[in-house]
Amino acid sequence: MAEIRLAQLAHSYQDNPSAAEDYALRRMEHVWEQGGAYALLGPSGCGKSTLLNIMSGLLAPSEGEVLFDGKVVNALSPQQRNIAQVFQFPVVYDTMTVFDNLAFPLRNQGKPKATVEARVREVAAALEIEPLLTRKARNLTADEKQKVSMGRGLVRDDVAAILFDEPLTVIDPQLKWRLRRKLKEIHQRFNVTMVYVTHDQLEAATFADKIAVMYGGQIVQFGTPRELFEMPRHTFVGYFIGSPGMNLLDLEIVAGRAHCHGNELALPEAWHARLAAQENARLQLGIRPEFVEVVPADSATLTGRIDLIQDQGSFKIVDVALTADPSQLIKVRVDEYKSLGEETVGLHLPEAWMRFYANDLLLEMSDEAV
Ligand SMILES: Nc1ncnc2c1ncn2[C@@H]1O[C@H](COP(=O)(O)OP(=O)(O)OP(=O)(O)O)[C@@H](O)[C@H]1O
Repeated sequence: MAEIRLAQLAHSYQDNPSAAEDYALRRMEHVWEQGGAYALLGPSGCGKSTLLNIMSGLLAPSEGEVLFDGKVVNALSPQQRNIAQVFQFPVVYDTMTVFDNLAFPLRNQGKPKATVEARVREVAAALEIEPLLTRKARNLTADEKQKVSMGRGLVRDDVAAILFDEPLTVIDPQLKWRLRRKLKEIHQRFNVTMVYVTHDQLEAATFADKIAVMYGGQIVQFGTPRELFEMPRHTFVGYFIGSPGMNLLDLEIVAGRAHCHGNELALPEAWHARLAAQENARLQLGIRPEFVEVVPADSATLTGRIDLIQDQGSFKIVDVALTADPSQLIKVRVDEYKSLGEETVGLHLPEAWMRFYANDLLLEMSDEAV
C-alpha cells in the first residue's frame, strides 16, 4: 500500500508539444494518500484514462515523475509497481474456474495453498460470488465476469493501489449501486489506496471520500463531495456537479460596484471592492438552484418570468427568464407543494451562497475582510 505522488507531471501524445492544447495532461502536482478511497471524475476526453495509465505504468509520462512512497517509479512496469487495475471490460481467463481466476495472482506469487484458499473465499464472499467458484468463467454473465475481474484486483493484500477505470460500465444498473457500496465496504476492510475513474458524479460520491474533478487535462478541484457542492473552486465544477448544475451569471462593475443584469448586488463593501479590482477579468456570480429563493418581486434581487416547470417528484426545477435579459435563465429548486402564483417572480440570492469567479476561478475573501 502506498502514497502516490505526481510531481510536475504532464503528458502529450504529440512528439513536439508547444501550446497548452497539445497536452492531454497539463502540468500538475497531486498526492493520493495511502489508504484513501478516491474518485477521478470528469467528462469524456478530459484525461482520466491517461492519468490512470501513467500511475499504473501502462503509459510513460512525457514530463515529470510518479512517486510511490517517495520512490520514483517512472521506469517500472505495472507488475513492478505492484498495481492492480480493473478495466471497463472484464479481464478473465475463460477456460479457468472462477476460483482459479481469483487464485491466479496469488499462485503467481507462490503463496501457500491455505492462504490462497482463505483469501479467495474472503474476496468471493465480499463480492457475493461464492456460489460461482466452481463454474467455468466462460459460462458467466457480463456482470458476473466483471465481479470476478474486480475480485482479481482485490485478492492480493500487498498491492500498492487498486485502480478502477469505469469498472461498472457493463454492470446492470440495478446492481451498480450495490456493487459500489460493496467496493466501499471492501475498501474500509482492506485499507488499500483505491482510485476510481468515472464520468458519473453519483458513482464518484457514493464510492469516494475525496473526488478529483478533471477538466481539460487538469485537476481543477480535489475535495469531499460536500466541498465540491458548496464551494466549487472552478466554474466547471459548479456546472458539472449537481443536478442541475450551478447557475452562472455575468457580472459587471458600474462605478466600482458589482451589478448583475442591471441590479446592484447587496454585498458587503469589501466584496464590491474585491470584484472591482479584478481588472479585465470575466466576472461571474455562481449560485446553486437549491439556494435561490422565490420571494415577492418588490423585495427581490432579480425578477423574471417563469419559463418552464419540471416536476422531479419531491421537488420542482423552475426555469426563470430574467426580466432584464430574457435569454438568461436561472434555475431554482422549489418544494413540490410550493405555489408559484404569478408568472412574474422575484428571486433572492442569499449572500452566504453566492460564489464569485474571475476567469472561471473562485475568488475568496477571509472572514475578517468582509
Ligand atoms: N493513444 C492516444 N493517442 C493520441 N491521443 C490520445 C490517445 N489517448 C487519448 N488521447 C487524447 O488525449 C485526451 C485525453 O484522453 P483520455 O482517454 O485520457 O480521456 P478520458 O477522460 O479518459 O476520456 P474517456 O472517458 O472518453 O475515456 C483526449 O483528447 C484524447 O483524444
